[in-house]
Amino acid sequence: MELLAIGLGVDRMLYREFFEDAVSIMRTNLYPTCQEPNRSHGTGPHCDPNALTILHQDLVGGLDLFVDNKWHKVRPIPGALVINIGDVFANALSNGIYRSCLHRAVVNSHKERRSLVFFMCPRADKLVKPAKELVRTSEGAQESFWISHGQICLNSLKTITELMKLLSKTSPTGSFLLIIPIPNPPNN
Ligand SMILES: O=C(O)CCC(=O)C(=O)O
Ligand SMILES: [Fe+2]
Repeated sequence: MELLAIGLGVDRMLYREFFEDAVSIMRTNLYPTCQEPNRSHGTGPHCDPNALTILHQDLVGGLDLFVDNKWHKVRPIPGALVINIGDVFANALSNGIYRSCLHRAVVNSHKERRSLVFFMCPRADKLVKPAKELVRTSEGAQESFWISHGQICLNSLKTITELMKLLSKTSPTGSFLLIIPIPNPPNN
């Protein structure tokens, strides 16, 4: 957290203190082998909706990042962790200076794969806002917004519910891929 703060030129303790009472989630993912990997998703394309993700993958490989309009493999390196910026950090805390990265996990036909993921999230009632140094006020610049992390989750949930209703009516197969962006900040 201190490195992220240094990179943004804000007080180096800012995020460390902000996340001291974080409510984080640890998840294990198991991707079984699949006879038709090109027609399946392990984890479909998404940006993580939390603040920061720390991911450990085994040596099978399957994590892809979407950069410059192409999917790139994230080659597993023994003992290395993958750190992902999530939407809360990108869109709110860094005021759009950092970007969250579209990624997915693909399956293969010969080896099952495992990953262990730590999702760092602010406490639900915490006000999520950028440091004042990151708020540009000149004309046309991005304005900051204040929103509680709980509200972000509620907004996402409403979006999901609406989308599910819509898609279950329109998808002929009854299956669909869901990509959930964090709502845009209001203008004032
Ligand atoms: O298993 C992976 O490599 C990626 C998992 C992931 O993106 C997630 O759980 O959010
Ligand atoms: Fe993810």
